[in-house]
Amino acid sequence: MLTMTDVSKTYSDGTKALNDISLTLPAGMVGLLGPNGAGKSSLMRTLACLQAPDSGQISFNNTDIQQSPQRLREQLGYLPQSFGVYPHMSCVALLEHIAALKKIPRKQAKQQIEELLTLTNLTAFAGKRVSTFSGGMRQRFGIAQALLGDPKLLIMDEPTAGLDPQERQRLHSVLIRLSQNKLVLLSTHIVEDIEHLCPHAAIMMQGAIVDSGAIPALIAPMQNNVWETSAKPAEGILLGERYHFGQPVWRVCHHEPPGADAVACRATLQDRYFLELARREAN
Ligand SMILES: Nc1ncnc2c1ncn2[C@@H]1O[C@H](COP(=O)(O)OP(=O)(O)OP(=O)(O)O)[C@@H](O)[C@H]1O
Repeated sequence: MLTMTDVSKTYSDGTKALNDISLTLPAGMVGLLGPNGAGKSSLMRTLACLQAPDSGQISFNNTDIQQSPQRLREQLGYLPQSFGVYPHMSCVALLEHIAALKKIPRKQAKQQIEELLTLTNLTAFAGKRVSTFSGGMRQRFGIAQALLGDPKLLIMDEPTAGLDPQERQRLHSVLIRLSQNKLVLLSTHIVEDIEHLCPHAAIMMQGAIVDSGAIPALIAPMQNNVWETSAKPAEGILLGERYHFGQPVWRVCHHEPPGADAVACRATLQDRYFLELARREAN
C-alpha cells in the first residue's frame, strides 16, 4: 500500500505542482487521471524519489521513502514520460547495464532480459541500437527496463503514448498480468486506458486530488443523471458533444431529462472526469 500525507511541491519558479496531497493507494492497478499540467508527472517523480517534496510524508508498504530512498528504489520500476537522450547502445546491452545498476545478479538478469524482450515484443531487435528505435519501440524498451528486477511498485507515466492500437492492446494484457502482485500506478489523460485496466483511480487537477477510490464509487454519484440529447440543452452540465451520422449528440449531467428526446445513459469514468473538468472551467 502507498500512502501520501500532505505532500506539497513548489518549483523554483513559483509553480505549485503538488498542493497538500493526501492519498492512499491499494495494491493492483491504479489510474492517475488528469489534464495536461495537473501535476501527474510531478507526483510520479516525487514517488520515484527523483525529486523531494517540500513537505509531507510518503510511505510504501510501511517504508518511509524519504528516510529510506534506497529501500524504495530496490522495489521500484519507473517508466518516465520521456527518457531524453538514448545512448548508442544495443537494446540488450542497455538492459544488461540497467540490470547491473539495479544490482541484479548476471545469470538472473540474462534470464529476465530474455523474458522481458519476449513480453515487450523486442526479441527481434535485441541487437539494434536503442537510439535508432521508433517511438513505439522506445516505449516498449522503457517498459522492459522498468520491469527489470520484478519491482513491487511500478510507476508508469503515459505508458501507451506512441503505441499503435495493437501494441496498446498487447501492453494492456501485459499490465493486467503484472499487476497481480504489485502496485502499478499508471498516469494518463486517456480515460479509456484507465477504464480498461484499473479497478481504482485518482483524479488530479491543479496539483490536487479531486477524488479517488474504486471506479464504480467514483461514478456512482452520477448514475441516473447522465443523458444524451440531440439539441443543445439549456440546463445541466455539458459533458461533451459527439456526432452520430453527422448529427450532434450532447451529453449532459442533470438531475432530470434535459430535453424532450433526452435518453438516459450509464455514467462512465469519462463522464466523471469531464464533470470535474467542467467544474474547474466554471471556477
Ligand atoms: N521542473 C519544473 N520547473 C518548473 N515548473 C515545472 C517543472 N516541472 C513541471 N512544472 C510545472 O508544474 C505543473 C505540473 O506539471 P506536470 O508535468 O507535473 O503535469 P502533468 O499532469 O504531468 O502534465 P502532462 O500531462 O502535460 O505531462 C505545470 O504547470 C508544469 O509547467
